[in-house]
Amino acid sequence: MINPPVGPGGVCRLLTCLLHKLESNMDTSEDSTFLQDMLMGNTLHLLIKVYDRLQKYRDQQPTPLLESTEGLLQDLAVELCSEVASRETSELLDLLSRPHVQALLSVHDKVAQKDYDPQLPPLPPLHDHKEDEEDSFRIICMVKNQQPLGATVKRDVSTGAIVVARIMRGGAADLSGLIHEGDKLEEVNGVPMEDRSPEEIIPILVWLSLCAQSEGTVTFKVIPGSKEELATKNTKIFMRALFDYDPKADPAIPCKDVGLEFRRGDVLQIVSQEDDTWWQAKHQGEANLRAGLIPSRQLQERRMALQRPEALFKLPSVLETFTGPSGVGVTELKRKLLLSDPEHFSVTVPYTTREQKKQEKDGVDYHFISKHTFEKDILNHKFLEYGEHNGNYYGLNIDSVRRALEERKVCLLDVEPHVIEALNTTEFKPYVVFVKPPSIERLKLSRRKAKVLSSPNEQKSTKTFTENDFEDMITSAQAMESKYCHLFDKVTINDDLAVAFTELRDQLRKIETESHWIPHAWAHVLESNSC
Ligand SMILES: Nc1ncnc2c1ncn2[C@@H]1O[C@H](COP(=O)(O)OP(=O)(O)OP(=O)(O)O)[C@@H](O)[C@H]1O
Repeated sequence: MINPPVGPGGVCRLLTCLLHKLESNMDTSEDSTFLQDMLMGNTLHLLIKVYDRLQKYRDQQPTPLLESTEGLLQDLAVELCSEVASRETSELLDLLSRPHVQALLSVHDKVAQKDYDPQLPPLPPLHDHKEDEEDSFRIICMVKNQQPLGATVKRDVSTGAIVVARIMRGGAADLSGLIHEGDKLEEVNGVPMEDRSPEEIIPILVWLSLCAQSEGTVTFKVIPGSKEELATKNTKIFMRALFDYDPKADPAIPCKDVGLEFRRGDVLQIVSQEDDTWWQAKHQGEANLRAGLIPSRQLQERRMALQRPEALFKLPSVLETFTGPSGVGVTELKRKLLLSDPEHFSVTVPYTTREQKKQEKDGVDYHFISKHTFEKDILNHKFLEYGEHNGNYYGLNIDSVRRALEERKVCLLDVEPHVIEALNTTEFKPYVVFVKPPSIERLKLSRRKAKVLSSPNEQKSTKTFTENDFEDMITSAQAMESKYCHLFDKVTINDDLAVAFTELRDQLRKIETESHWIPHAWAHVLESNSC
C-alpha cells in the first residue's frame, strides 16, 4: 500500500514512488519500459504540473476578479476601435485576436468558473425503436477538443446508408474506441442521415469534420457495422517521401482536412496500409498522435505512370542527350572539399590507354593500361563511365572506387546521374548530392569571371560562359532532377561558391557523426556486419 504524498509536487512524487514499487513485480523489461515511458512522459508531467498549480490555487481560494473575460474583451475592442487609429492600438487589437491569447483567456475563464468537466447532453429519446432493436444501435457522445474527428464517411451504394469509411489512427474517433469502420451513421447531433441524396453527403462530410473543431459535444447514433474491428497496429514502417504532397490540391482525397501534407525528403511513419488507395501516416518523431491520409504507393505509381507521357513530351531532346549540368561547379566543389581536409577525403584515379608522360606517375595521375585490357574491362562491365578522346580511352573503373574506399577515406566521386543507379548498392552505400544551378540572373552575376573549356576536345582553350550555356545548364538540371530526384540525398544550389561549399562540408560532417535514414536493404548488411 502506498500512502499518497501530500503537498506541492505530490502527484509527481507519487508516480515515481509507484514506478519504484511496481518494478519488483514486473515480469519483463518490456513492461518496465512501457510503464517508464508512460509515467515519465513529458505530456503527463506537464498535465501534472498544471494540476499541482490548480491545487495550489484551490487551497489559497483566490477569488477571480472576473469570471468571464469575453465581455471585457468586447468592450476593450469597441473602445480601441473608436480611438484614433495608431500603431499601438492596432498592435494591441492584433495581439488580442491571436489564437494563443484567446486560448489563454479561455483557460482563465474555465479556471475562474471551475468549469473542468464537460457537460454531456441528455441521451436522445429512444421512442423510434422497438424493444428488441435497442441493442442494435449505440449512442456515442463525444466531447470536442479542437481536434478534427479523424473519420471519413461514405455512402453505401447498395443500401444508401452513410457508413464510416475510415478511422484515422490516433484521431479523436480512434482514441475513443467507440466508432469503427463500417458503422452505419443513423444520426449526428439529432440530424438523421437516412435517405440523403449523394449531393447532400459532401456537405455532411465537411460539417462532420468541421463541427468537431468547435467546442461542445457531438452525439452520434450508430448501428455497429458487421466488419470485424481490426486491431490497431502501431506499425513501424518508415518511408522517405520522393515527392511533395499537398492534400488541399488533391481532388481525389476523400476529405482534405484529414490529409497529411509532406515534402520530398520527409521521413514518414506509415501507420496503416489497410486501404489500397489511401494509407495513413505521421511525420517521423512528431508528438501528435493523429495520423493523416496520404496516397498509397499503388495510387502514386498509377499517377506517375499517367504523368509520364507529359514529361516525355515536354523534354524529348533532353532525355535523349542526358549529360548533366556541365559547368555547374561539381569539380570546383570537389576540389575545395579535398583541399579542406586531404586526410579525410579522397578522389578516384582515372584509367587511360594514352602514353604516360614523363612527369606523370602510374596510379597517381592515371592508371595507365593497354587498349586490350581496357576493352576487356569494358566487356566485363568494370567501367562506370568511359569515353574516347584523340584515339585513347579514358574511364572511371569500379576498382578505383573500391581502392579509394579501402583507404578508409570519404571518396568524392563525380559521375553522371545514370551511374548512381549502378553505385546504389549495399557495397558502396553512396550519399548523393545533386549540385543545382541558381536562377539565370544569379548565374550571370556569380559566373561573370568564370572560365570553361571552349569544347571538350580542346583541353587548353577556355572561354567565359554565354547566356546559352546558362540556359542549357538550367534545362539540363531540370531534366536530371525530374528523372533522377529519387536518387538524391541532398540538393545543393551552387549560387555563392563559399556558401555552397560550407553547406556541403557541414552536411558531410553531419552524416558522418549523426544517424540518418538509409534504405532498408542497407540496414540488414550494417546489422550483420556489426554482429
Ligand atoms: N558558385 C560559383 N561562383 C562562381 N564561379 C563558379 C562557381 N562554381 C563554379 N564556378 C566556376 O565555374 C567554372 C566551371 O566549374 P566546374 O569546372 O567546377 O564545373 P563542372 O560542373 O565540374 O563542369 P564539367 O562537368 O563540365 O567539368 C569554373 O571556372 C569554376 O571556378
